[in-house]
Amino acid sequence: MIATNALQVRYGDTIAVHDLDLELAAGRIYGLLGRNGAGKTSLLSTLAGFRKPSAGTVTLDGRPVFETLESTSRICLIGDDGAVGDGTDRLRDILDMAATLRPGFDTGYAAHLMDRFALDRKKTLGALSRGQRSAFGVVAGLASRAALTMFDEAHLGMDAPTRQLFADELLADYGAHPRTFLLSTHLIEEQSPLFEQVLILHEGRLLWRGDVDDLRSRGIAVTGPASVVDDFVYGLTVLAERALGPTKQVTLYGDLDDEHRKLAARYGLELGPVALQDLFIHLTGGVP
Ligand SMILES: Nc1ncnc2c1ncn2[C@@H]1O[C@H](COP(=O)(O)OP(=O)(O)OP(=O)(O)O)[C@@H](O)[C@H]1O
Repeated sequence: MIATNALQVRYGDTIAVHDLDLELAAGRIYGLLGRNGAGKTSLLSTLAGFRKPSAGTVTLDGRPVFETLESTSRICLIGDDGAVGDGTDRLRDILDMAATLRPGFDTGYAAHLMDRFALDRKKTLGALSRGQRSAFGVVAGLASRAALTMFDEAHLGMDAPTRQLFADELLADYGAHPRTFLLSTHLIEEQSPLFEQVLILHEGRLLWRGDVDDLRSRGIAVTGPASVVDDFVYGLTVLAERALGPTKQVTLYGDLDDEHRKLAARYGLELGPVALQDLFIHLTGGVP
């Protein structure tokens, strides 16, 4: 439904997004990962029609997005500053405005979310804390019921219970009203259960795309006595190591051959899934 063709986003000499061909299907939840400066915000704002492509195209169901109200009214992007209005605007006025501008906006659902996130409709945007501003962004984004709803680090400043509430509300409403979500995040481990597919953007290019389980299956964690683990992983690609007293866990890249699996069983080593974060760090060039 949303598609880019040879999309380029450029700021002077800086190319933030390079020749990107991307298609996102309707009715799925996508996670957008990438290191600082990878081009996530540039991509999201161009998909939303906030920014004109420097080259290439962005289309929603075959129609251009930029300066096309028919498309942009079906797309909602909540930016990482959580700002969805002027600082002096009251939350209720911002929601009223959103309801008049967005055909699918659900006022009753917005009221429900305001209660769930304990937000006071009479307050101004400028009077909210950082986490409350993000929560209000989530209210506006979810209640928009836009065909394509994008959150750029929606959880910034939110405490853990509020992030959990965000995930719960998103999944519940997605179940009741299927649509496409694209969520950028740096909280890879915590947010990944939400994603049906993950996109990793690196230096403006799509580095990896696939199911979370596929990504996870690109590595394996080996746990056991430190000296045995060290011998076992010799010659293999080690992504990360963690020692817990005499026990060690090593994250390996790639799958193990039968011989290594038999050896692991013989030495009583435990084989398990890897932390996505370790894989992400490896795929995007390691720790600087
Ligand atoms: N307004 C701008 N003017 C000039 N360069 C910009 C501008 N906005 C972004 N860039 C550059 O474009 C590149 C991509 O930035 P972008 O904000 O899209 O990355 P990001 O993946 O969202 O990063 P982060 O995770 O840090 O938020 C960076 O090199 C950045 O310096």
